[in-house]
Amino acid sequence: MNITIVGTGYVGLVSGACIADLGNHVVCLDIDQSKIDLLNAGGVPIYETGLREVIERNVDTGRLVFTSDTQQAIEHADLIFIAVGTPADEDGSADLQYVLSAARSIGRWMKHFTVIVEKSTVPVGTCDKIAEAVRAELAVRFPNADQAPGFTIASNPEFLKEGAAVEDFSRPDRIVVGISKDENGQRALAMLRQLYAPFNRNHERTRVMDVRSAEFTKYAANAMLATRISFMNELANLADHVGVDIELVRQGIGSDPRIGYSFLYAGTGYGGSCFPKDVRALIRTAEEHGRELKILGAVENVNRDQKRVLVDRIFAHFGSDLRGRTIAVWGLAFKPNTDDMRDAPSRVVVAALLRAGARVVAHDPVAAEEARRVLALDLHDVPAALQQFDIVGKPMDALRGADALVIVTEWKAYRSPNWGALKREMQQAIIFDGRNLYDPHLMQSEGIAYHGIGRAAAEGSP
Ligand SMILES: NC(=O)C1=CN([C@@H]2O[C@H](COP(=O)(O)OP(=O)(O)OC[C@H]3O[C@@H](n4cnc5c(N)ncnc54)[C@H](O)[C@@H]3O)[C@@H](O)[C@H]2O)C=CC1
Ligand SMILES: O=C(O)[C@H]1O[C@H](OP(=O)(O)OP(=O)(O)OC[C@H]2O[C@@H](n3ccc(=O)[nH]c3=O)[C@H](O)[C@@H]2O)[C@H](O)[C@@H](O)[C@@H]1O
Repeated sequence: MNITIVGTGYVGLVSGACIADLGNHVVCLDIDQSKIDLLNAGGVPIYETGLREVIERNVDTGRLVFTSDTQQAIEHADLIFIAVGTPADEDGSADLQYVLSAARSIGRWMKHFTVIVEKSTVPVGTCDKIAEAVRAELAVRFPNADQAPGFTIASNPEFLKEGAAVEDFSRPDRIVVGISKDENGQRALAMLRQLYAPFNRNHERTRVMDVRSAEFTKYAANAMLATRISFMNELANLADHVGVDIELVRQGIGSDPRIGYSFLYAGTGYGGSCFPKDVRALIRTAEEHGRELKILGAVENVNRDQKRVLVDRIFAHFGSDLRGRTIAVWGLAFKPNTDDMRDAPSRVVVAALLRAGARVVAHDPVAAEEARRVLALDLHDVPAALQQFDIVGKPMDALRGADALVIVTEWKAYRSPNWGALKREMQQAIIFDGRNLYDPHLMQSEGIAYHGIGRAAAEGSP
């Protein structure tokens, strides 16, 4: 099949590379010329396990092409995926300017019947707006509407996780397809079934529905996962006051198949490019219809406060004036195996420590460069604080002379440090663990003061 992906970000690039890997001819289009130049020079703009290999083997066979030439990209395709960003607007709603601009480009250049597949996460009703935008462009080119090429819009939201994106895309739990009831909808469904058949032989994973329900399903999924996390974080904070170990509670409730183990880890709050913005966008959709989503409002508030929990504990321990203190931070990316810093809890933690006068020495296996960039923006009002911020190349180097270690992201490299070396490097052996990486009993026997999230019952003083 000839396929074009509009938007070559996390979703577009992974989808494009994986779809080419199935034997299709894929053009990845982006308006960001520097991204296209980098890809054409053999670079990969994001860190994602296994992605480079998939890109390389498909570029080599000529099945995967990167371009900023909109006309060429749109004319190439029978099936066009829209995978551009839908960031939060100032009021929290999804900003659709990139999606609608992509739609206009399609209308401007499409030559034959085209199935337009909306993959970006978009509010209910957006596919109708895409159709309007395409139609408006076609009307300019074809004053006689009968002569215009036909099209249909399908919704096919993406559920991949960063850090495991190639694996998730290639082994989806479900493929949600929203189509119109008419003949063109059936045509779109047939093409999408054919496209995904290599990892969905009998279509058993396909959930076919109307377009609006498909659009909504994506928000419902992210909102449910975010809710589980905030729920556990709220219980973890209570656990600390009532002598309960939240980790035991997680295991105790997760064993009920109706609850399950996934997404029950208490921590420093959820971040990333999607949960925060999608929860807000769903709240906004409700407001636009005169309704209030009370649960999601609470989910968001709990998460905002949770990003401060580590900072509050550090202040409770050292006081809120951290001048003269050195704090080591392990992990900056919003989760392991990615360099994505969008809405990362580390931004709240590092900025608060620097504002309180601390020297912060951080480590992250891949997000260092991106972290420097975003923290410079976050701290633009206190440029002097940035001079107190260092990122080092090895986890142990961050500990030299530190008064405390703060763990924000659970990279594998942090799971079993050499405790003797850690104690030798640090001024004081204190760990504030925002991801509950370590066994509090082990910490006690190592003589390390340890503060996890919701683990007070297991902690005790060394
Ligand atoms: N990042 C993730 O893990 C997931 C993201 N999503 C959703 O997928 C969508 C895309 O997200 P990301 O890939 O993270 O975004 P991103 O920001 O990494 O990439 C978007 C790309 O689209 C390009 N673009 C913008 N307007 C364009 C246009 N008119 N023509 C061509 N290219 C254009 C941008 O230059 C950028 O490279 C969002 O709606 C997001 O909510 C869904 C599932 C997972
Ligand atoms: O729409 C999206 O973009 C994607 O959003 C999430 O994927 P992602 O943001 O890449 O990462 P997650 O693994 O879901 O983690 C999100 C945040 O929740 C936190 N988290 C996750 C799980 C948990 O138990 N506790 C917890 O605090 C993580 O640390 C991270 O900050 C969803 O998991 C994907 O299914 C979805 O496609």
